[in-house]
Amino acid sequence: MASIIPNFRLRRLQPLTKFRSTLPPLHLHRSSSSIALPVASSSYEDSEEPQSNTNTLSTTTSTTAIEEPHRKNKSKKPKPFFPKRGETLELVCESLAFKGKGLCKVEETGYVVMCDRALPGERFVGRVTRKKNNYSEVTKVKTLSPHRDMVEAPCEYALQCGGCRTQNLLYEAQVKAKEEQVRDLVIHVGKFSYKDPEFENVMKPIVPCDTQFHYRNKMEFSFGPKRWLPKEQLADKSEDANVFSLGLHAPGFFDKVLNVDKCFLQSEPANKVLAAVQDCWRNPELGLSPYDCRSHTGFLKHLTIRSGRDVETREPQLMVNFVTSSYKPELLKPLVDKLAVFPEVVSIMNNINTAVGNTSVGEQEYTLYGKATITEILRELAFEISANSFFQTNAHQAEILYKLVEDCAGLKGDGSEIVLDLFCGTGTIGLTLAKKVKHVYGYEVVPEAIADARRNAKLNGVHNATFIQGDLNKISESFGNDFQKPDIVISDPNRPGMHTNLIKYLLKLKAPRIVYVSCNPATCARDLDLLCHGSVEQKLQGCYRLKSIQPVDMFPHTPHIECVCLLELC
Ligand SMILES: C[S@@+](CC[C@H](N)C(=O)[O-])C[C@H]1O[C@@H](n2cnc3c(N)ncnc32)[C@H](O)[C@@H]1O
Repeated sequence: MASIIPNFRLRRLQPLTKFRSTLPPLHLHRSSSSIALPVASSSYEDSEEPQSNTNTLSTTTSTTAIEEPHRKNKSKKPKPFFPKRGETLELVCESLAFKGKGLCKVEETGYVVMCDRALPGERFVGRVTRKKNNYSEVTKVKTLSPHRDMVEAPCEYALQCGGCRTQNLLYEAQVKAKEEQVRDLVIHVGKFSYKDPEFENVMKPIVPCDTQFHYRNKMEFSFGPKRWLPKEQLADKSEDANVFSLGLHAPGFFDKVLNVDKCFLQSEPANKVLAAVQDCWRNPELGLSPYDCRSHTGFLKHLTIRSGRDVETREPQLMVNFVTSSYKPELLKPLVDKLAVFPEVVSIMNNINTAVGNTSVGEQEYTLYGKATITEILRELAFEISANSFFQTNAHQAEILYKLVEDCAGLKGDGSEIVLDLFCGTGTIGLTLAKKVKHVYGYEVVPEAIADARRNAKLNGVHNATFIQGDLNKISESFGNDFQKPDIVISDPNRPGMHTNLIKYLLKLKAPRIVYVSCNPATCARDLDLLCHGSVEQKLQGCYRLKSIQPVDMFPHTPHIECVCLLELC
């Protein structure tokens, strides 16, 4: 190893539980914590939906978990310490933080180091790759002693692909880490403190997912002109990188694709479709070329496989969507013919995306085989889903999520209440509540999702739901004039969370209850802070009380965390 490994920086290995017990319990007072911390990016590697939210976070979960012990010993100032790029450090990972990165500290200095794929309790050697103002990023060079909850990842790609970051961590430890992450964010970003005994029960335990593999009903694979290979394979030349690739992006690389023949997160029928495409698309006789996002040449951009179920038989259904840079159906015909023989494949779509970026939503859409939608059943309602509409990617766990939403909504059940379903997607949440309320109003930016929501209302005989297309980041003063004042607001934004204008509107609206469903606990905590505590700088007066926050694990092995929060008007 070129660099020295300074032993004095070795942090003593503490059992995770002991370390965590230094955190105070969660309470309702504002915390005064104002440590400058890494700022969360709102761009996520697998962000699925458009959003133009400009809100930013001042803090993230990344380092919050470790700041608390400092408060215990304020007199002991951390020594100044700034590692150089390329320097190697011996470290112990203390917890999992934002995006599932391991959060590590350098002993005695308190200096924060983030490392991808480091697991809590793992002792390892890391090399500094990036320096930020108050923390550095390292890559793991070598594990010295693994975390006691380390397990063998079943998937051969788990350690390389950008999807599963924690497949090699015992599932129980994964959910524990997620629960702690939410707790830390609520305290530090949400500024809920520990002095109000009322808040003892606010933080609910995480709901684990009982199906930890094959749970995803949508996977998007990318085509690329070259394969991304791990360093060892490049070095020993066991694989050729100059071969077309179809698979998942290597973590942090928009232009590098790890070739995969199957994915443990999608269903077995979906894996058969992937294997069939892999089997033939490189055949030179077909004349198919992968899109090169550097030179902007080539035809095949993405392959999306969506799974659903037939409403009558409950048998699996698949939609295959080829995203291409131009419309050349004759080129896709051999692939379509090959896939159409699978009994599960009921829809083959072609989205044409001429943009230079990496998005998979097309400007035009063509049906190459079968129907333009597939169906799925949620809470005994049928939903038609088109290629570009959002639908909960773990349908099994969505049942549990929606039940929690309904419980939080606390409907009277007498058909007197109005529900406002913000970020409604294909209308799933609102429609599952519609039979118990007077009217549901749903808002959503994607026109296809609104079309699906309207169709889904008809399909399920729901006549008291209105779905409106619009950008909730751009609401005007008149927003809300065309519907009755809601008794319950459901808000389920994508990862950037709610725009300040929408928060302003909600604070003015003063609906008795808000159920906030979030897939990003960092932006969720920020929005809860604004709704409950307000902001002097943003001239917002908070008027809600946080009654409960329930994390739900929708995505085992990935860093993603879903939360259902209940807010009541003070
Ligand atoms: C997390 S999904 C929730 C969808 C739905 N509630 C469900 O459970 O299926 C977020 C939804 O917000 C929509 N969305 C994103 N940005 C939006 C915006 N600025 N205005 C309105 N809707 C938006 C997305 O298209 C997506 O359908």
